[in-house]
Amino acid sequence: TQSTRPQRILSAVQKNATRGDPRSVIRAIDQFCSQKEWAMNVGNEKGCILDSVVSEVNPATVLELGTYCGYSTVRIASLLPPYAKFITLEFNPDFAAVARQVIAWAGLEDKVQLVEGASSDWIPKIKEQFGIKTFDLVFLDHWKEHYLSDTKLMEECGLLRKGSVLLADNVICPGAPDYVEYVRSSPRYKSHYFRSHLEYTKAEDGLEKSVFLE
Ligand SMILES: C[C@H](C[C@H]1O[C@@H](n2cnc3c(N)ncnc32)[C@H](O)[C@@H]1O)NC(=O)c1cc(-c2ccc(F)cc2)cc(O)c1O
Ligand SMILES: [Mg+2]
Repeated sequence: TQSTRPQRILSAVQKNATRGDPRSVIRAIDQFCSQKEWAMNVGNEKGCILDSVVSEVNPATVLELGTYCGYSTVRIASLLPPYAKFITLEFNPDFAAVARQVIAWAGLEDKVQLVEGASSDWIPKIKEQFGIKTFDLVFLDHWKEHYLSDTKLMEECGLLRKGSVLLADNVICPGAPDYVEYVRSSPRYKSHYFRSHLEYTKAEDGLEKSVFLE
């Protein structure tokens, strides 16, 4: 049977990356997606911006919405302090299965909790299920139409505290116009746009960093 693109990404990691070396896993995926097949990983250019925000926040608690193959999961987990708690939510079981293996190849399976299911189902349960009070950092990279509703849900569930940082991928392409309008106009957020490019292309895209002020 035909392999899927995530399975081909996993094969490229297992062939070209060194077990236990997160940077080699990132490099293997970026080389595969630049030279062989485009895929919707955050990529290296936006990935470096992600790295700088993670390092600046130095979060004890992180939530990622939309794991896909685990590329950004590996970037984030490789920068976390040892005590950090990191939850990543993935809706698609096939993508989750690949992501688990990519995260394991990087040797980061003990740093990340990959939870299968929809963000809107899981966000209300996180406090009780994982013993997390609030998130220091949230990386939004799932369905772009859910960025805003899930942000409001996180607010309602008390998962954000004064200073929590939201970092959203794909502000331009595919775009999340209602989310961007909200975080830029709301007095409860201080937002900044990091201009970049859509992964592996010359098209414009960027990340929106929003600090919760409430
Ligand atoms: C949405 C995907 C990323 C993943 O998110 C999971 N997901 C979804 N909804 C939920 C949920 N509610 N809860 C948990 N997980 C969830 C899914 O299964 C994917 O694995 N990302 C994108 O579609 C995406 C697309 C593009 C893109 C850009 C230009 C083009 F011409 C074509 C595509 C670029 C990007 O950088 C993306 O990130
Ligand atoms: Mg994305």
